[in-house]
Amino acid sequence: MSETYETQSSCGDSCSSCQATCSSRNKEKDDMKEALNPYSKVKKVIGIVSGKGGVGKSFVTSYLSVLMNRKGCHTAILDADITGPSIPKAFGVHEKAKGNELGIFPAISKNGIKIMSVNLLLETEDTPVIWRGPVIAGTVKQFWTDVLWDDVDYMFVDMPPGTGDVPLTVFQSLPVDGVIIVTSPQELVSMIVSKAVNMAEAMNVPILGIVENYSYLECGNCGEKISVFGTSHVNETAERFHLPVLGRIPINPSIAEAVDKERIEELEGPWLSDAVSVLTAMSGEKKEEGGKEEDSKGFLRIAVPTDGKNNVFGHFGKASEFTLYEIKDNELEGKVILSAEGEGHAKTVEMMKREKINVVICGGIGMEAMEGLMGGNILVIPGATGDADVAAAAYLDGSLEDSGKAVCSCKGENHGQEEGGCNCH
Ligand SMILES: Nc1ncnc2c1ncn2[C@@H]1O[C@H](COP(=O)(O)OP(=O)(O)OP(=O)(O)O)[C@@H](O)[C@H]1O
Repeated sequence: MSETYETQSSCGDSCSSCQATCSSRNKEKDDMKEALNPYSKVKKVIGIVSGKGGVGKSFVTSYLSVLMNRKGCHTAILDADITGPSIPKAFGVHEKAKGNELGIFPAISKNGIKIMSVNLLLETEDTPVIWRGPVIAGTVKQFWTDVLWDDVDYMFVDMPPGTGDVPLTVFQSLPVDGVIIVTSPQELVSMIVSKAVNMAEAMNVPILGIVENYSYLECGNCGEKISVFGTSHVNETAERFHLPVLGRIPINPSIAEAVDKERIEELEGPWLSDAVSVLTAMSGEKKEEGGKEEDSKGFLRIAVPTDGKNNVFGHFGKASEFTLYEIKDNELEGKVILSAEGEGHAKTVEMMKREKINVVICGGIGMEAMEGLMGGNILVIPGATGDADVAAAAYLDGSLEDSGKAVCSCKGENHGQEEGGCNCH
């Protein structure tokens, strides 16, 4: 049985807004899961997968951990790519892992990212790993069960490429909360991405989205984007599988240089900001600062966009009214209707801040609105449907769940066209 711990940290509380299919809520499917080391706490496990090797999966794993670390989250990397471990070098980590009777200590990067990789256990870094599949799979399990990870908000797992025995074991043994599929333009025209998608679906693991690496090359002189591998098919592929595109990374010498010079923590690039937003939203960041924290008069203020008939309205940014619930000591003290102050999410976000709202319960919501609300310390629980009173009561008794499909990254106007979510998925 898996152990997914809930702890308070600067990065956020994880369960109020996570997906209904999250591993910690799927106990019955967790029979084959390994127990986490009892001295460790891991809130979210994110698998970075690819259909085949060499597409930049390790780079995406490392860089996402760097970006989430910059946001103040405790991040870790479990390098499950046992036969091709490349994570420690990107961070300039070379010392051997040490341990005591309680477990193995992970290496810690300059900025505090915890790393466990087979390279930290081998006699020399160039010792080849010539092990049979079950030994490799056993090593990955031990990275989960025996490593003293301490307190981790996001653990990124660099999965072995492909859909073979080892990735299968990883999916079965670790409580993976979501996967990000890394592809190259060439892969997108083949069956390789479908295989990765089908595997995640077969393992009942939510797919957070697709990252296309080596998307294009930017001319250093004129800025022209050259499609080295032909026209990108990432949008069509994402549409086909109803997944968001979480980033398109160009071929960029600064990436190769940062990795080669072991300075990935110094790399600056905007390529994965949508992935960061999705990860942040997934954990309900800043819940303990916003969320159930009451105002100075002891009131908790919950706003729900409604449709004039007390039902949750599907599109946060287009709602013309909000039902405001004032709660004290978990009891309803007042309920009023607020008229929205014009169209568009920016005005609505400002209104929520001004009204000192602690919690927004809504149907569909765009990524920018979500970020705006979170930036104002407002907890957002998207994916709600039906009667607004019932949704607010469910939030108070802890039974309100995020559908996991309602945060829209399409930046278009479509979110909320379908009940409880966005038709861009
Ligand atoms: N967008 C990019 N631009 C330039 N170099 C890149 C880019 N992405 C990755 N690289 C470099 O390409 C090499 C391979 O990347 P990486 O190790 O991340 O691939 P991988 O998919 O994890 O490979 P494997 O499956 O073999 O482990 C690395 O040296 C990395 O620094």
